[in-house]
Amino acid sequence: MTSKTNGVYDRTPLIAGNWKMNLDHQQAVTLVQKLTWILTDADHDFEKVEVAVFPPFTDLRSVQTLVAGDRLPLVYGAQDVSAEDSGAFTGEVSAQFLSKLGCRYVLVGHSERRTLHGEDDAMANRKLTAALRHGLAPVLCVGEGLDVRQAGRHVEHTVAQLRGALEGLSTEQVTDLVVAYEPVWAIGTGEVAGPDDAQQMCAALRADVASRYGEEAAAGLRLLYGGSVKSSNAASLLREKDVDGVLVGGASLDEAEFASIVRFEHHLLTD
Ligand SMILES: O=C[C@H](O)COP(=O)(O)O
Repeated sequence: MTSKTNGVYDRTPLIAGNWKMNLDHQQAVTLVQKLTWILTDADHDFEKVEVAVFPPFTDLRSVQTLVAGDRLPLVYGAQDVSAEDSGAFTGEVSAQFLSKLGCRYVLVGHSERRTLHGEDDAMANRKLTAALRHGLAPVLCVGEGLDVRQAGRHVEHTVAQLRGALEGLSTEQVTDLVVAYEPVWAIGTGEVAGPDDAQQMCAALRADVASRYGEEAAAGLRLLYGGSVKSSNAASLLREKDVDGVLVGGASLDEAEFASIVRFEHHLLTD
């Protein structure tokens, strides 16, 4: 398989909104409707720049009904998935259920899952495998804490997380993967890694995939940056060669702000 292209970019940029534990199913419907109206009014080309939202589990059925019923051009995913397929796992949600709800993507190993629920790379690996087993596209999240960054070990740390999560995956499974680099110190803090930092890490992750799975897998890999992304800083991040998208938390809860991030090219033109 060759690297993805939509005729404009080597890899289709992905602008992803992780709502975290915000917005109930009614609010979800309102936000998705408004977001689509804004983008459609602005003639946004969803083939050229892909737009995905990650609502809470309880919103997914409503989002599915809306997106399918109105044939909306955006896609959606879940914020987490069980490593198991079915059985006595109270509170867990299986990849099969998410697949049936029309999810394209699922977040795996988000730093809040790692910090709040003790998830490690081995668990990320199991969840990634479960997602792939059921036809979901995992968005693997990696990134270092402030202590690691200050010690200057951020690249080796993040590359090690990537390797741990990809353990046992085939080259085919790695090709087309989405990996989000989210420095933990930049999440919800207003601190943003500079475009140079984002580029340095994304280039290192791509190089590691190239060395282990080949150039083709590395060329298809989409790398996102996440951590206090807003419309005012998205364009400078997305201008970087190895940054193929952004994973947006807080700013994705405001449809106008998120739409403005989706339309980052306008900022590139006017900067
Ligand atoms: O998943 C999104 C990231 O955790 C970033 O969140 P944030 O944009 O609120 O900093």
